[in-house]
Amino acid sequence: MTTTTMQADLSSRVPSILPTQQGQFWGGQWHARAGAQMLDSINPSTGEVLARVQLATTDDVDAAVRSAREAFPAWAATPPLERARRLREAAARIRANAADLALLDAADCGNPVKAMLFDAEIAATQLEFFAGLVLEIKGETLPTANGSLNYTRREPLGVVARIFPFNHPFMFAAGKIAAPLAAGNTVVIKPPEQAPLSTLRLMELLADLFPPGVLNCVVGARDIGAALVSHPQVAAVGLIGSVPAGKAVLHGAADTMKRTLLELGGKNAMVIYPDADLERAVDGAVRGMNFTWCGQSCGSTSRLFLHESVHDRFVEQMVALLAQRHRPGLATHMDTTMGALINRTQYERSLGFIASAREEGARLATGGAHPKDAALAKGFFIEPTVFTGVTPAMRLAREEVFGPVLSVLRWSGEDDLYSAVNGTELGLTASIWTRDLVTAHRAAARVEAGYVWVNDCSSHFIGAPFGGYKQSGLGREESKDELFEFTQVKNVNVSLQ
Ligand SMILES: NC(=O)c1ccc[n+]([C@@H]2O[C@H](COP(=O)([O-])OP(=O)(O)OC[C@H]3O[C@@H](n4cnc5c(N)ncnc54)[C@H](O)[C@@H]3O)[C@@H](O)[C@H]2O)c1
Ligand SMILES: O=S(=O)(O)c1ccc(CO)cc1
Repeated sequence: MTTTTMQADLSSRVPSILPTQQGQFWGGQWHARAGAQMLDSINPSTGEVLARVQLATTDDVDAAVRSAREAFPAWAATPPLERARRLREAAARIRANAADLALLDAADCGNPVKAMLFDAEIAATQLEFFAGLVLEIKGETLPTANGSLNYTRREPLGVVARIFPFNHPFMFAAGKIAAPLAAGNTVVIKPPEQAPLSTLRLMELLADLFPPGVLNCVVGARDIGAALVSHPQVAAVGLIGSVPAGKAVLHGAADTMKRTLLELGGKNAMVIYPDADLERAVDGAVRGMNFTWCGQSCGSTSRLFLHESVHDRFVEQMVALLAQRHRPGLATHMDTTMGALINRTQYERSLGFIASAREEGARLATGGAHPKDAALAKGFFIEPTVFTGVTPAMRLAREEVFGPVLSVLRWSGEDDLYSAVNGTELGLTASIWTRDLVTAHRAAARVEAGYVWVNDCSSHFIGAPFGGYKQSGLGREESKDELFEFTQVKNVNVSLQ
């Protein structure tokens, strides 16, 4: 290794920034159990064990939920601006530790360290955004026939469980506590079993910030998630995850009639019209796939619909740009622009999609294999991959890969285009590229998706409601809607006679 690469690879720093506490966090304290079952957290870039953490039991879940329930009345009664002050302090602590948190996530989830700095910043911004909204948790007065005073109040729900996946572990851990806490709920979070470390570090950073029981954390896989979902004292569940997990949460929440907020998968379309600014659109097609995180993003525009008049030029330019911009590398290296998939299962799943696309007759335009670089041999790396000649019937066009595989489909007429675009049960995001305003608005109205970009892609806008149509989810996040998801409306009528 040359001196320059040694300096740019931060992996030697990782052991010094691992969380030091063991066990689960509830009631303002860590609870380690002798003989607890352990979870190996693997570094996806190397395949090596990064750390071992204790797995929660269902007794831990019960204890965490009970402590959250006990803390609820006092937190709900805490003045809103005081709740906001604490959320802002959480944001400040995150910013002060952003570089270490980004490195920890890079080592644990395989996304490049430089990009993960944005995740810490986004989480801090979300905490501040919801802190700024606490005085919006208000009601209205209504006219009545008899002149009584009729008004509504928005009240918190109680204990909220937040369960999230591995693609942005820290951003979700820190960002998703903001809305429920701002609204006066207490929270139990469950990090992804594949990458729990930055959440544990978050608990260490915030351990003394909230009164005991207000913020709690249990580590585990789907069984622990399911135990939270079915717990009678959990009032609401916010899941970010796959469609099957969303369905399981709906079933699990039914018995106790819990509020559910579901942010699920996507098989999102990008549509290129013949009049699009091709240079910008080519850049957009590469950005939209989120190759930085190996496509592991619910919002990735993984179905690219190219008008036949621009198809060949577009593919040629896109493949060239992709080669320039994204080459898999160690996630802990500062120069890396594309990391590793989270684990062997996801790696093999993506390779399975690549094999099935070839079998079904799609043409491999680039990528399709593990990179040859010997330094990457043991990691879960796959080259950025593009298939052309994909048709709507192929498995690659129908199912979410959650990997670095882009499908290119050719279109000529709008009616067939939108029956293909909308011919999936998912509907999270869509991206439309055209210079014509009328076309743009017509297309935006026609796509069945909850979050639509015109001449843009990938970006999220804090304050703008994010969420899915159809099986991509229920409810909206990143906006006032998310705050209100964790409130219930009470109507009060005061007789003035
Ligand atoms: N819409 C969004 O905002 C968004 C964002 C990121 C990822 N995702 C989706 O997440 C998926 C990728 O992550 P994954 O494969 O790890 O998802 P997953 O659904 O398997 O797991 C996500 C989380 O849910 C938990 N979980 C799984 N089954 C559960 C159950 N039955 N009850 C309770 N908890 C359960 C897991 O332990 C994990 O913490 C993709 O489908 C992706 O599109 C959606
Ligand atoms: O899961 S992702 O679609 O990648 C994603 C990216 C950014 C944000 C910002 O709020 C949320 C989800």
